[in-house]
Amino acid sequence: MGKATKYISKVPNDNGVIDWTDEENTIWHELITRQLDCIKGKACDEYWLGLDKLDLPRDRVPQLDEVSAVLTKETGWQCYPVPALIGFEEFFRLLSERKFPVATFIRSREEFDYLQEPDIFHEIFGHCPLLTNKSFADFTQAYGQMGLNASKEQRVFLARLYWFTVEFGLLKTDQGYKIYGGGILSSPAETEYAINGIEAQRDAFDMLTVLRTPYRIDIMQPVYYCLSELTDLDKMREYSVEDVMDFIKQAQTMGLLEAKFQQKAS
Ligand SMILES: C[C@H](O)[C@H](O)[C@H]1CNc2nc(N)[nH]c(=O)c2N1
Ligand SMILES: N[C@@H](Cc1ccccc1)C(=O)O
Ligand SMILES: [Fe+2]
Repeated sequence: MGKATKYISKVPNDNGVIDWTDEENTIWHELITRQLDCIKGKACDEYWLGLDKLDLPRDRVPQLDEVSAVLTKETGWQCYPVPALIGFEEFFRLLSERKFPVATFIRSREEFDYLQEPDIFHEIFGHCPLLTNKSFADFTQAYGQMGLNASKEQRVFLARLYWFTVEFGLLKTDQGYKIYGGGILSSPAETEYAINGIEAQRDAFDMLTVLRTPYRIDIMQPVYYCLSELTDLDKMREYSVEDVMDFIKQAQTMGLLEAKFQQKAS
């Protein structure tokens, strides 16, 4: 499934505790210290609120149970350890049960600024703060539910909806662009690029356009889609399953939009 990861994920012991090495704890310390500075003025308000609630350790990789304790209290979510990228079936099932997949490895120094796979820093620092926000939490669970009942082909389109919201979503606010996508918030390089990159395109979110936009997972995104505020996710949740499946049918009929990136060297 997916590209073979070169990372070895750590297995939690019987008490759910992962034994991180000093080097891994140091990488977490350097990542969180650096990223807290990078996202100043760039992360959305709701992210900062969630980050405060999580009160993540600065000197070591947090244990999943520590993060789950806060998430459960705030929105009924919990972290669920997975080795790396998982298949759609398990992915959608976990989200539908308010279990967030957390890959149990941390990036190497060589990939400090950007890596192609979700590591524990991406999952916990990137996504978990917003899982304390009701709109984001409810949207993510409803998304999982919808994916669970979707066909293989419909899931490919649904993956783009997740990609351009939960992973790489922006808000266009009176104070400028703000980030809510976890895939940006965990990457020092992409945080800067998404807000200030002159070659990045920042368009208004439109469901049909998003469903037709091809993306690559191994590069910084050429286009981002913007909501006006996080509660726009509540409006999106008002779409019935039929509405979304109808959007997918329209997207299939109209075909994909032109890719804004070079095709991947095979
Ligand atoms: C659907 C989504 O866009 C993506 O393809 C899925 C697949 N598997 C995953 N597996 C993990 N561990 N984390 C993820 O974010 C995803 N995303
Ligand atoms: N590129 C993100 C990790 C990521 C991988 C795949 C999907 C989304 C995010 C980072 O460097 O932190
Ligand atoms: Fe992610």
